[in-house]
Amino acid sequence: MSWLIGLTGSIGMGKSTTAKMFAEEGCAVWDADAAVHRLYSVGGAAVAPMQAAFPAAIVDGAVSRDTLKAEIAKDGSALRVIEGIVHPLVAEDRQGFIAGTDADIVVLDIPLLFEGSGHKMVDTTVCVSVPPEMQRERVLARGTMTEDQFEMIKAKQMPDAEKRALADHVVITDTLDHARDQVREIVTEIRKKLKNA
Ligand SMILES: CC(C)(COP(=O)(O)OP(=O)(O)OC[C@H]1O[C@@H](n2cnc3c(N)ncnc32)[C@H](O)[C@@H]1O)[C@@H](O)C(=O)NCCC(=O)NCCS
Ligand SMILES: Nc1ncnc2c1ncn2[C@@H]1O[C@H](COP(=O)(O)OP(=O)(O)OP(=O)(O)O)[C@@H](O)[C@H]1O
Repeated sequence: MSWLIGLTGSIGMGKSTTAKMFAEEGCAVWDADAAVHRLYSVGGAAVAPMQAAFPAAIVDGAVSRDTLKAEIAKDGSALRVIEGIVHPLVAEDRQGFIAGTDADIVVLDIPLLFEGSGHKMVDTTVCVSVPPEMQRERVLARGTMTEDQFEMIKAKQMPDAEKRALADHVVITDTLDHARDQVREIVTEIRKKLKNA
């Protein structure tokens, strides 16, 4: 059995970048957003149920994220319908990953760790964080979301301060070197525990 870390943080706070750092330390990493990408792609398990709920969202055999965003913009409750389809499939993908790895530490990158029940299934929770102005700058610099879309997603997520209060560790992602140091400390602490267990 691997030691499970749940890695979370609000939109654009640096989850993916920090997850890569855990991978560099030898942890196996599973990424919930990447699982959603697989589920939405041609042949993915979300395509058929999404077609039933939002026929216009299937383009060339895959789920179109732009169409989903337009559906959500039209009717906010669409996101709940999408989540109802996607979340059980994501959970299945995650269980398969955990069962198939023999890494000593598995990092589960889960944006909605504390909003859902994900935190109950992990041994350690880690939240990535930077001040809100830096978060906004980073998200808008990607150019994939309008300011309104960013605010809408942020409003659906638990506020950063609450996540930080719930997490066992907070990783400040202001610079790459600072974040890497904090990741190494967490990994060292867990490996020490595993050695003494
Ligand atoms: C809304 C969608 C179409 C936007 O797609 P897009 O490619 O523009 O953005 P991306 O997927 O990269 O998400 C951007 C940020 O929003 C967060 N986010 C995505 N869905 C949600 C949600 N349901 N609630 C809160 N935050 C969310 C992501 O974790 C990420 O931090 C897409 O995120 C989606 O289909 N979401 C539903 C599935 C879901 O709940 N995923 C969350 C992880 S399981
Ligand atoms: N430690 C860091 N130092 C400097 N820049 C960083 C750091 N971590 C992340 N960033 C930058 O912040 C932006 C967002 O990072 P990343 O994509 O890792 O966030 P995320 O939380 O996975 O995003 P999302 O929730 O939207 O999927 C990127 O431009 C990334 O390069």
